[in-house]
Amino acid sequence: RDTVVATPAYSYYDKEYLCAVKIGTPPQTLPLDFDTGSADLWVFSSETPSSSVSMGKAIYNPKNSSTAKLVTGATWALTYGDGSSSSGDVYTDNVTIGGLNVAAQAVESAQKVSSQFAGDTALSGLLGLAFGTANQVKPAVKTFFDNIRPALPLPIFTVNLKKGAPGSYNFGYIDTTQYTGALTYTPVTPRYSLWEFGISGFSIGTAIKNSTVIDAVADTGTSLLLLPLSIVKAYYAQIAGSSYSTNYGAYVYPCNITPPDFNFYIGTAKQVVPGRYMNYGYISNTQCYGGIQSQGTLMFSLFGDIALKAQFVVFDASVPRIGWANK
Ligand SMILES: O[C@H]1CN[C@@H](c2nc(-c3ccc(C(F)(F)F)cc3)no2)C1
Repeated sequence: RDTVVATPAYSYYDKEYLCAVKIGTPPQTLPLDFDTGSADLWVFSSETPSSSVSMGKAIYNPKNSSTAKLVTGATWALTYGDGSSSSGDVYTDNVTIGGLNVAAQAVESAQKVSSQFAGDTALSGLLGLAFGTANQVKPAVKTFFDNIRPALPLPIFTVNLKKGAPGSYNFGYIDTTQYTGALTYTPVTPRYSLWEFGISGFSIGTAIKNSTVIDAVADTGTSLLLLPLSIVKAYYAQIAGSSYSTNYGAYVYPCNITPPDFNFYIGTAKQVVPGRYMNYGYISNTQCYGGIQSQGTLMFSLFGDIALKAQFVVFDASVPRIGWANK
């Protein structure tokens, strides 16, 4: 059982949350973006073109690890929701998160990264926490969670992200001090190897609940809360002066207005995303980028950090199921 601190990067608007991961012998510490929406552990390394490695970025160098072993012939390639991508070869090595150690964890070394990753000066890679069937290594390898799961008291991890402050990922146990009220669980259908669940309805501000089942995915690697366009339009209709900016391809609103809460329902339990969490950054000194945006053509809604930072979430692989609580 263990806990690891999740620190928001680009802290004003919490673009991503990074956790320290120790790789190799002696340990090399890299800040990785834990992503429940993918299933690969990949890192910037000594094999990543130096032109893509921003100054001061921590990288993994297998040559400096006595326990590193090349997985002969294994390769990987990934493309993320925003079109960013990376690819490379694979080592096994010792990986420690908090106090949890996996001896021969597959560590995917980046030989190529797209411009978005090259431009991200904070992260040194990603650690996927989706179901192992989503792993993109050929031949497939196990995720950290799949490797550590048998050693955990419970086959779960919990996510307690915070607005503009460090939160935590806990493995194998539930820290009941991290939430208020009750945890409400709902089944997960890993149709796409993702933490996919149904919400029973939503409401905006103090309005009554709209009972409509929405298919959603809990994705710590997505910064925003992406919803069906009809709901997004209804939401911004409540904010005087908000508009869809064709320039940004996003809904923006006057920064001096606190938007309404967005509430979603797990069964009959009301989960609250406070309006004050909706500011995803200033795009001018008067206009702010909304935390709620359209899911576009995606076949599910994406409950990313804007929603997750308001909640305590249990990712339970035993059923599988997902549990939500306000905090
Ligand atoms: O694919 C889905 C799986 N979860 C979502 C996800 N997206 C990223 C990501 C992180 C950082 C960057 C970059 F550094 F800015 F390039 C890009 C994408 N991480 O998880 C989307």
